[in-house]
Amino acid sequence: MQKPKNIIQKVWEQHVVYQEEEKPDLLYIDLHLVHEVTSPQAFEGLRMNGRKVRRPDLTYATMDHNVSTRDRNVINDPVSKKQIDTLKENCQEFGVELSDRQHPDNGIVHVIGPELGLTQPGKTIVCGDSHTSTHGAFGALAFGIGTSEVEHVLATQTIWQAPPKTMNVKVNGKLGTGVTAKDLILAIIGKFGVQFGTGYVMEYTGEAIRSLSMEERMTVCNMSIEAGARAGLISPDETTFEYMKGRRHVPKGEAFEEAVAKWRSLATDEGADYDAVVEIEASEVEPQVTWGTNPGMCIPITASVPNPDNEEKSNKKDEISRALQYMGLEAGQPISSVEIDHVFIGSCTNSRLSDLRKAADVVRGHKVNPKVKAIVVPGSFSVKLAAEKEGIDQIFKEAGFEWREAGCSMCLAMNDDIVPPGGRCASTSNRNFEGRQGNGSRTHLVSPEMAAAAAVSGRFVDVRQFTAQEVL
Ligand SMILES: CC(C)[C@H](C(=O)O)[C@@H](O)C(=O)O
Ligand code: SF4
Repeated sequence: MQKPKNIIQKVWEQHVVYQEEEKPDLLYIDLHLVHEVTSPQAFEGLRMNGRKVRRPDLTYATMDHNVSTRDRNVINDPVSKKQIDTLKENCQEFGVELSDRQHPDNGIVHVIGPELGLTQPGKTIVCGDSHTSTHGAFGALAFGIGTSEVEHVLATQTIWQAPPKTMNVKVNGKLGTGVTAKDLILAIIGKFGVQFGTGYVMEYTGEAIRSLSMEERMTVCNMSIEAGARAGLISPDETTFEYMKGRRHVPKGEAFEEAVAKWRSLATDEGADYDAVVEIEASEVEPQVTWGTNPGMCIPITASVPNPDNEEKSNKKDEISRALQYMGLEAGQPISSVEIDHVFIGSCTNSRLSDLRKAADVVRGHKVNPKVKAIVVPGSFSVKLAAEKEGIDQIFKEAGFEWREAGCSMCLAMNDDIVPPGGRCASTSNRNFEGRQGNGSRTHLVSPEMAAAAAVSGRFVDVRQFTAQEVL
């Protein structure tokens, strides 16, 4: 009998086109996603060498980072405009399909890949973007690459990669009411640190993962990179196939059934080994809020921000002091006492229809606190349309949120949505680094539900009690 294998090993083996001892493997790439920020020099490299895009049919481009979410037709910043225009010219010249900013398929690259059915189990997927791991939710091996690698993939449809170590991130039991996929991944990174995944591709397994929807799985896989991992994925199952059925690029009819049989066989075999295993109990996870300047600096909403004096190691002390200083927080302060002035519901982590629905459920019938500027930015044009069809936009607008066009928006300060210096934002995105949402801005990462509750309250509140109060 064959030795049991995990999905990472299976997908890797199926894609190696050249291998030499002690050297990286040459891996075939099934889907190359492209956006305006990391592709200009790559196309320029092709042009200089007189090369073509090897497989335009396996390459798909969108613009997301620089687009304005106020008015899709206007871009004031000249650098942003240049990147957008350059992508359009490059796609035309090299024959790459592009959903430009007025196109109905447009949106954040990691939102539209799954939506269009481009993202499929067992595919190798790359993009010049660190959150490419999102696509791992489907059992794809999906990872971010640098601009020179983007050029290599454009030219050859392959990439040199050292075989990864594999890790099983096992989530036992069930998540409690009001506790989300975002809280789970923050708690995982909070528990094991922002580097525990370094050198690994992670597979998330266990009962809690199996019961997540596809959109929730994407939230989890999205943040694998924040744990240092090369990629994160989840073995495909009925939830995956159900989500995929009928999407534009997914095989239809009998071909779909055949594809499902193949996809099913990719799932990790019973008894397969990994190079490492970590475990966490889902029932112990509470709604999380980050207090510091990396995603691992997070605590439950019921807790207080750490005090550096309680640390023994001096580097840890310094790290906490510096983060508290940047964040303008007091050691030992309860996180629920922290007041905010901005709320951002969006980004490739939490801007899908189910995220907006859940946030709208919290907001319904309430008003945004008068000192808070709150925006909702759907991840794609089609998420926006679907939400509007359900009246979700109305719930947000009546509460005092701005309802925006799709794009990366306030996730990073690359467009006109910026948190001002000293501003404090409850954000559903994935990075809380210094200056991430604008120079001197302070970011607290939370789930969409927690962001919605913070918008109404003007400070962080436990969404579990917030909803309980509403029921009473
Ligand atoms: C601009 C882009 C290259 C970057 C990334 O790689 O992730 C961005 O998407 C981010 O989230 O920081
Ligand atoms: S939404 Fe944020 S994290 Fe996602 S691709 Fe855009 S900038 Fe990067």
